[in-house]
Parts: sequence; C-alpha cells; structure tokens
Amino acid sequence: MKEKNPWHKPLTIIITVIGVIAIVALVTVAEIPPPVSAQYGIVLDAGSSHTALYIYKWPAEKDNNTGRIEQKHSCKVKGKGISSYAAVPEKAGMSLTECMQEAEMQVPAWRHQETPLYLGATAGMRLLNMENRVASDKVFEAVEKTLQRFPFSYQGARILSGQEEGAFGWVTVNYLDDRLKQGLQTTGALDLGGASTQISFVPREYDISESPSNAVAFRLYGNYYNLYTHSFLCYGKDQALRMALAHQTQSGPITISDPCFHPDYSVTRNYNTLYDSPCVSERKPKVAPLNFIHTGEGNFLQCQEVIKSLFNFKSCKYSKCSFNGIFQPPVQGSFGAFSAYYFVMNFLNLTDVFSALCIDNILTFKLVEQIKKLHSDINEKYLAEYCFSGTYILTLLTEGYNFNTETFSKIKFIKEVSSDAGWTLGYMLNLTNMIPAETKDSPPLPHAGYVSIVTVIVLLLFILCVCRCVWVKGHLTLSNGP
Ligand SMILES: Nc1ncnc2c1ncn2[C@@H]1O[C@H](COP(=O)(O)OP(=O)(O)O)[C@@H](O)[C@H]1O
Ligand SMILES: [Ca+2]
Repeated sequence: MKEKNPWHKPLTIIITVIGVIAIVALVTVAEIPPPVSAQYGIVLDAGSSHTALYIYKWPAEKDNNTGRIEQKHSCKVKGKGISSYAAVPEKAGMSLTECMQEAEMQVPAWRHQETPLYLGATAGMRLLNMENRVASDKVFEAVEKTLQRFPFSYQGARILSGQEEGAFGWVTVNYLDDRLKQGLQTTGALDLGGASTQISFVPREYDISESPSNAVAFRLYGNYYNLYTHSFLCYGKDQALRMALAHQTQSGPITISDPCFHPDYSVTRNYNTLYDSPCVSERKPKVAPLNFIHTGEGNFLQCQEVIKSLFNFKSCKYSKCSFNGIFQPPVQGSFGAFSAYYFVMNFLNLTDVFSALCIDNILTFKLVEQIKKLHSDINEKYLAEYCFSGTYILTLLTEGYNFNTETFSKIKFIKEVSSDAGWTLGYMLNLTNMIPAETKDSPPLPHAGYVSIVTVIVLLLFILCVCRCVWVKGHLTLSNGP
C-alpha cells in the first residue's frame, strides 16, 4: 500500500497561494522602471564682474523631494559681466555661446528638452537698469535670443532682487550642509559680489514687524524659518573701491596717495570712467582734469579710516542697525562667507584666524612688484586690490555688521560644500519646487526593498519545493524498494 504523503494538501495549498502572490508582486514591482536616469537643470549667474553657468544633476526617479542635487559642471563665461555690454548688447548674448555649447555636450541629448534653463542677473544689471533702462532691456533681449537658440527648456532671464539673492544664497548653504532636511540650526550666509553684498541669517529673537522688507519666511521640510536678509547695493567690493576713490578725489586732484594700495603702486585713471556708476555719479567733482594718478601708500589704519567713511553709522530709527540706517538684529550662530569673501580671505590667508589686533600685522602692505613675482599666476588687478579688499571685508564685517572677536570666529570662508556656494542652487531648488514645505511620509520600503523581499520569498519557495521533491522521491524509492 502506498504510504500517505504528510506534505500533501495543506502545505501544497499554502505553497501555491504564496507562490502566486509572490509572482504577482514581482510582476507588479518589476513594472516600475528601475532608478537609472538623471535629470538636469541649468542656471546662469550673470554677476556684475562675470557670468558663470552651472549644471545641476539629480536622480530622476526621486520625484521632487528626496533626490540629492549635485553640481555636475560649471563654466566661466569669457570676458566681463553682461552689464558691461550696455553699448553693444548683441555681444552680451554672444559671450554666452561657448558655455552654452559646453552645456549641450554635458547634458545627454535626450534630456535637453526637459532641462530647465534660467538666467539670473544681479547687482551689475540692477545698476544698469537704474541708470539706463533701455540699455538694460536691450542686454536682456540679446541674452534671451542666444539662450532660446539652444534646445533646453528656457525659463526666462531676469534681475533678482537683493532680497532673493540673499535668501537663495542662504538656502544653498543650508541645503548643501543638509541642515534643512534634518531641521538643524541653520548657518547664516554672507555673499560679497562686485556690486552688492548680502547678509542673511536666522536671528535669535526677531521682531519681523520692525522692518518687514528684511524678513523672508520659509517653510521647508516641515520647519518654519524667519530669515533676516539685506542686500547693500554699491557695497560689493568693486563699487566700494569706486566709492573709496570718489571719497579721495572730491576736490578733483591730479594725484592721490591711497593708503589702501601698495607703496609702489601707480596707475592712471580716468575721471569719467571712475564716476560712471550710480554709486558715485552724484559726487563727481565739478572741476577736474581728464585723468588722475592713483598711487599707493600702504597704511592699514588710514585705509580703514577711508573705508569707514563709506558707511553711515549715525542715523538709525530701529532698535539696532548695521549701517546706512538699515535694521539688523545681532548676528547669531555660524556663518558661511563666499564669493569674493572667500577669494580675498583665502589669498590673504585669513580664512582660519582672526584677532582684530593682529590684522594690521598680517596686512603689511608689501611692494606690489614683489607680490606679482610671488603670484605670477594671479590676475594683476586682483593682486593690486587684495589689500583694499581685505581691509574692506574686515571693516564691513566688524564695523558694518557688528561681528566681534567671538562671533567672527564662527564665520567660515567657503568656496564650496560639494557644490559652489552662491544663490544659483537655491534659486533652482525654489523654481523647480525641489524643496517641499512638508516632509512627505516616505513609503515603508523603497523600491529596492520590495524587490529584495519578493526575491527572498520566491527563493525560499523554490528551496521548499526542491526539498519536497527530494523528500517525495526518497520516500517513493524507499516504499518501492526490496
Ligand atoms: N580670484 C579672485 N580674486 C579676487 N576677487 C575675485 C576673484 N574671482 C572673482 N572675484 C571677485 O568676486 C566678485 C564677484 O562678484 P559678482 O558675482 O560678479 O558680482 P555681483 O554679485 O555683485 O553681481 C567680483 O568683485 C570679482 O572681481
Ligand atoms: Ca554674485
């Protein structure tokens, strides 16, 4: 008689049911496309001194909020900023062609059409727009014409407000540090450009109503942030230098001896060129020669006096001000200082240490010719201006924003944190809605998790089946045996 197989019926039914469920699940899950492709976004930062193109990349399958964005590529546009082409606007457009062609190569062709392309202009165009609206519109027309020729999804070119520039710089720094998602204490952002400078931070106690125009409220990943931000037009380092020179040429002299420049420095400058900016135009001396000779003297304390004269510390109708009657709560927490802050402080080796007392020792003004020999790879204009710029930065931070020895030590001079620090990433994150206001409940298991579990179940079933077959076969052999 054939022995009854104990594996029969209930077990077979269970195995069949689980097997069917597993196969159905596997088929369903397998239908979701695997997470392989990437998405791209392009932002052009049209600054006062130059334009830079940034390409960002993020995993395509993580819709909107979970994928990490990284900087894939950057390209420095040759020549000056777009505002410098006011007299020949078509050249502003042409200047962008090379970097745009690079972008075409960098982004896979099949992604071109869905890759958003933005251009944001900052203080250089803000000034041109104030000075000559028609010229500013023509520059934008030329730039648009060039950008639209490329196969990307062009989203427009516009001037960012100072508030946007400050706030997006803050978003970038905190996004890169991963502080927003984790709800950590945020880092303030200090951006020094050529034509404007921004300060943005979350103050300890903040009465927004005192100056609503300085307040930006964000809700990011479920957290509220009340950001203080201010952009000082004309206080970027190039316009600040113009203001310092204007201060020293009020009487229209033929020669000036500038304490902020090296003792052997001597350059002929044109009065019309110097005063050709809304930051200084009203102060142009009535009577002046065509040119003046700008010579150096190299004296830190006197240089600081000249620079202090660019700030008005007198009038303040708020509880507290930085300068020029602008409301500013006391600085709070750590700060990331980037763009020209970084370039200058990195060159002067002042990025790690600070003692208000030792600045003048560090900034002993050597002969500019010696410095040129030591740093033959660096642009001569930058070299000649580093002492002015260094003194300007220290004065702006300590006298202007009221950083003291303790709070200054919390400033980190940064070029990048995996991606370059600047407003462009924050701008793109905002325009593509990449940072959600709320944290979405993430699925209990990611796609890969489901696939693994189903695979393990199927494997177990397979092993179970094999065992059963072996058992049945063995049993039959035994029962059929002699
Ligand atoms: N290597 C460098 N050394 C010193 N300064 C630099 C260097 N590279 C860029 N800069 C300066 O950084 C500033 C960048 O400002 P930019 O972004 O063009 O202007 P804005 O933000 O005011 O529109 C300019 O003053 C430029 O001269
Ligand atoms: Ca800038």
